[in-house]
Amino acid sequence: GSTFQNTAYADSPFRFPPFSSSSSSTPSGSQTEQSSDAKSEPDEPKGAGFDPEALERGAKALREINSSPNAKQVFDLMRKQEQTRLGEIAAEKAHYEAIQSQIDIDRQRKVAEEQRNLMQQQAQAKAQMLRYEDELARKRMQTDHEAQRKHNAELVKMQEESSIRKEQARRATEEQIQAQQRQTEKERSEIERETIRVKAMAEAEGRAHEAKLTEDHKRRMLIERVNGEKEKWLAAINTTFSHIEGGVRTLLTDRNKLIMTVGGATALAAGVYTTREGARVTWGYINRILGQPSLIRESSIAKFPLSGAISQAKNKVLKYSTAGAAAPLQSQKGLENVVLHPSLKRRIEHLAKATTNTKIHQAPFRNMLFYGPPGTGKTMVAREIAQKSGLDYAMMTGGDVAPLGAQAVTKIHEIFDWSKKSNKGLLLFIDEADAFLCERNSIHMSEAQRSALNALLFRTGDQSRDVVLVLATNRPGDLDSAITDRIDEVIEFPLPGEEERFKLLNLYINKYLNVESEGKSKFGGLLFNKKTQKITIKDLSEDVIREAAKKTEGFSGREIAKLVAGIQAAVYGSPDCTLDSQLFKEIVNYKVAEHHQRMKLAAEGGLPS
Ligand SMILES: Nc1ncnc2c1ncn2[C@@H]1O[C@H](COP(=O)(O)OP(=O)(O)OP(=O)(O)O)[C@@H](O)[C@H]1O
Repeated sequence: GSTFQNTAYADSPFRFPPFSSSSSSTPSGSQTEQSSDAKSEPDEPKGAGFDPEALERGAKALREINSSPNAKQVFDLMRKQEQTRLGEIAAEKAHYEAIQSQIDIDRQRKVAEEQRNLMQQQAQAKAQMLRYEDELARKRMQTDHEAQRKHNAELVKMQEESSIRKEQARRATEEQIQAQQRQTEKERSEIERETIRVKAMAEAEGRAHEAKLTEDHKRRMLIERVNGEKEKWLAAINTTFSHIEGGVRTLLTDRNKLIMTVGGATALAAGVYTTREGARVTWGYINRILGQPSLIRESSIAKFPLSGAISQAKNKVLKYSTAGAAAPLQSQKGLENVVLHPSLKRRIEHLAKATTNTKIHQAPFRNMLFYGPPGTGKTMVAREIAQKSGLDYAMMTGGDVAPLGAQAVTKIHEIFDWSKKSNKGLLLFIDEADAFLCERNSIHMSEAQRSALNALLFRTGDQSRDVVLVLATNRPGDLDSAITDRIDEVIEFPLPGEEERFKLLNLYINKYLNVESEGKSKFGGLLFNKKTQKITIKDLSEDVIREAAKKTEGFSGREIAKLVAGIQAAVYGSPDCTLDSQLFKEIVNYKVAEHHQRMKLAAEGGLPS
């Protein structure tokens, strides 16, 4: 309002100063007056109150106008000015309205802009939120995954630990079982040893008792016979003397009777002499029987003096009839009953030959040690060597010594004394040598056994020209070192190989089924055993026997001999006494299964192998 008034008054020729106190709003025409007024009244403070001079000048101007003839024109002009002024105001108002609407538009644009920004921000915030949530979910998943992985790893670890624990427990159990098995095995072998000892003791006692009984019986019989003879002779002498008495009387009177009496006395003397010689021979015979040491189980030394003499005479005849051959007849044969690996066989033949030559040249014999699994031919070979080299043969078992107790020493000396009776030389074979010749400081060895071993060591200390010592054992490591020191030849007898098993099968088929005695082909046709019972063999080809040899891996020579004996029994058990390849195979398979079962039981400690 004041701007409008100022503008209106500025443009108007009649300038009315406004009622305001501002000096700037004062019309320029009156400025000089004002300044002069101001100069004239310097003490009056500015705007301190209403200026009446302007009013007075306005009233003066109005009065001048009213009094002017152009008052009407002035008022028209003023009205026009006022109208113009109103138009300007309207235009200004429209301008202001336009500005206002522009401002509104700007504000709305700004609001819209802000809203858009807000929306953008919201969208950004939302997107960020989503990203954040996504990130969170991912992290959560990662954490879950990590936790799961850790859990799985722990599970795996626990499983591994558990399996290790289980494995350890299993090993511990296995070790426990093995220890138990070892313990059981030890106990079993101790029981076995004890059983063998007790059995051997019982057998030895039985034999000793039997021998004693026989000796007593024979002595009693002899005494009775001698008593009978004595009484008979006493009666005869009495009768004779009474007859002599009468006879002497008669003789003195009858010359013929005297001659007859002399003849009778001579006949009597001859009778007495014959009886005495007869008794001496009988005593020698009894002595010979009782003379064989009880430890000797088997011997080639003849029990009957006459048969010995006859065989000696026979040998002599044969010796001379073979044009001065130095060796006995047996030594000409090979080891045809024993099947061994060719190199082992050659070595044994060589040994037998060396023993023969040793004997011929009166050189000291060489002692031998045979070792290997049971049933591989150790005893057989010892017997064959004795036969081949023309020695006597005696066999004893180490297990028999322990039960003899204190008597063992005497019995060992008895054997070596008895061996001197053989004028051929003696091969003394000690089977199960480890049972009696084991390490002297072994805890299982009794004092008596130790003394017996010492006795044997004493008797074999020097190289002997009478006795070849052959020891056989399954456990060569158990022997006393002083014994092994006396051994010159150590020979191992392994289980037979496939080729040897084939030969063993053939040998025992020939032996037990008497195959070679008949027929053009080796295995075919009608055959007869020693009891002439008919055995028919069909289709038993070499291939079938070879197959059996292959299957019987791990069999000893004894097991193969028993296998063929089993076949023989089965053939006799069959209705037509026929052996065909099928029956042969069946029995072989059965025996092979039995062998494996036995091995398994032996490994578990149930049976001796
Ligand atoms: N190599 C072989 N050749 C032929 N037969 C054999 C052979 N080995 C074993 N046998 C058979 O086995 C049986 C037992 O053999 P032998 O008594 O010689 O064996 P070992 O080794 O002395 O056994 P152990 O140690 O049990 O006394 C013999 O009678 C024979 O029938």
